[in-house]
Parts: sequence; structure tokens; C-alpha cells
Amino acid sequence: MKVQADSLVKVFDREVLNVTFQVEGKRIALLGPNGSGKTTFLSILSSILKPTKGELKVNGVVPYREREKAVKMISFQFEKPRFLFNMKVKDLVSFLEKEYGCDTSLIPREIYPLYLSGLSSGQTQLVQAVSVMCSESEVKVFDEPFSHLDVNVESKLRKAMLSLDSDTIVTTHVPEEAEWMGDVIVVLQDGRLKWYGTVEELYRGDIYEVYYRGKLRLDALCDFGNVALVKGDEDLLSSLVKKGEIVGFKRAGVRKLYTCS
Ligand SMILES: Nc1ncnc2c1ncn2[C@@H]1O[C@H](COP(=O)(O)OP(=O)(O)OP(=O)(O)O)[C@@H](O)[C@H]1O
Repeated sequence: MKVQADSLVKVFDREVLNVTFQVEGKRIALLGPNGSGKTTFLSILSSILKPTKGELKVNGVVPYREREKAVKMISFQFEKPRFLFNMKVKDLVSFLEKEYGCDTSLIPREIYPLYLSGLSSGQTQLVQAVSVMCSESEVKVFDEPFSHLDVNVESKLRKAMLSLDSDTIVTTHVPEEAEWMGDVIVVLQDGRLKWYGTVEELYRGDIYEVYYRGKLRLDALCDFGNVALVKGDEDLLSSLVKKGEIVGFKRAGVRKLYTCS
């Protein structure tokens, strides 16, 4: 999939998005803190919103101008877990299975008798994600798909999403999630582009994330508490793991784009 944002600007009472980038990849992760413009970007992509200026294209289609094509090409899971229609879960499951022949096994059988309106936020989010995964759209968009899920459900859903044949766009504010879910990462901050590129590009360099407990006895470039960024020497870090002074380490990814106190 190819996503092109060309001087894409959205102004509400103030400018909340102003980005230019072009990325190509099977899995795009859009990462940014709260209020950084992720949902605004996706709302333009889903033709809910029109940009104030500029243009956004997905595989050459401008969604808010070519709605018919966009609706066929892209399906969405929105951030707020809520269905705009109501039926029993089991009826939705049998519809998804009959209509799309898809695997709905992530949806627990215990919730089959319930109405969609009676599901918890996490259950709603899961059923929504499965519905999007079942769709035949070539691009599947998930806005913070794990925000209400427990760790078990999250890991099952993540695995299912990673095994999809179609292209995906996932938003998150969790750096690790972006690294897991994206082969290309776009980082937003305050509506501006902070960084974009492939995960391979992100991992280049000699900065390591060091995981520790208690007190860190290394000079850190940045300390997030239990995770610190350290200019690295792999042999030294391995020896510290053996001595039990740190828990582990890996080459730094998204975290090195953030400043910390
Ligand atoms: N309809 C609106 N009217 C006015 N301001 C808005 C509107 N929608 C979003 N904003 C503002 O735009 C900015 C970006 O919001 P957006 O929802 O795109 O961020 P986000 O990155 O998705 O945040 P989060 O991770 O918290 O969901 C925020 O400051 C928000 O207050």
C-alpha cells in the first residue's frame, strides 16, 4: 500500500494536523502521543473529514473525493468501541462466516448470546476488530485496536492481525506496539511529522534500550524508568546481563525518537 500526504492540513479552532510524507509498506503503524493527530489523519483517510488544505492518497485514491472507491478499498475499526447497529453476537458471527467465510474463533462463545449493545468495551473492540479482519477490503485500518483489551486477548488479536494478507494501518501511542505492528512507522507529534521510515532504518545505530530494575549504574542518554537508552557496546551489555546488573537489552527503536527527563 502507498500512502501519500501532501501538505495535508486540518484546522479546527487551530491547526491540528500539517504533514507531508510518502510511505509504502504492507503494514503501516501511525504512532503518536494523545492529541497528536492520529484520529484526525484517519478521519480524513476514511472520508469522515475533509482536509482544510492539501491532499491525501491511498493507493492513488483520494478517499474524501472518491468515496465509492474508498469505501470498497478501506475498512475501519474506530477508536471508540461502539457499534452503530445492534444484533446478537451469534447472528453477527454467522453473518461474517456465511458472507466472508472468515475465521471468527477469536470471539469467545460465551458472548454469543449477548447483544452488541451489552458488550464491555474490550469485547466490543474485539468483535469490531474481527469484523474488520473479515472484510474483503484491501486496506484495513485499526485505530488503537488494543486499548481496551487484556494481555491474552491482545496477543491473540495481534497475531491474527499480523497474519492478514491485506495491508493494514494501525495507530497506537505505545512505541513497542508500533514496532510490532508496522514494517513502516510514521511518528506524529503535535500534528507534525516527527519521523517516518522502515523498522530496519529505525533500529540502525549504536543506541540500545536497556531494561533494568532498581538503580541503573550506566550513563543513560535518556531514562524512562526501568527502560533507559544507552550508547552501546553489546559485549559490555551482555556481560552486565550475566552479572544480573541489567535485565536485558535490545537495539533502540521508536523510544530514541522521544526525549525524556
Ligand atoms: N472535532 C474537533 N474539533 C476541535 N478539535 C478537535 C476535533 N477533533 C480533534 N480535535 C483536536 O485535534 C487534536 C488531535 O486530535 P486527534 O484525536 O486526532 O489525536 P490522537 O492522536 O488521535 O489522540 P488520542 O491518542 O488521544 O486518541 C487534539 O488537540 C484534539 O483536541
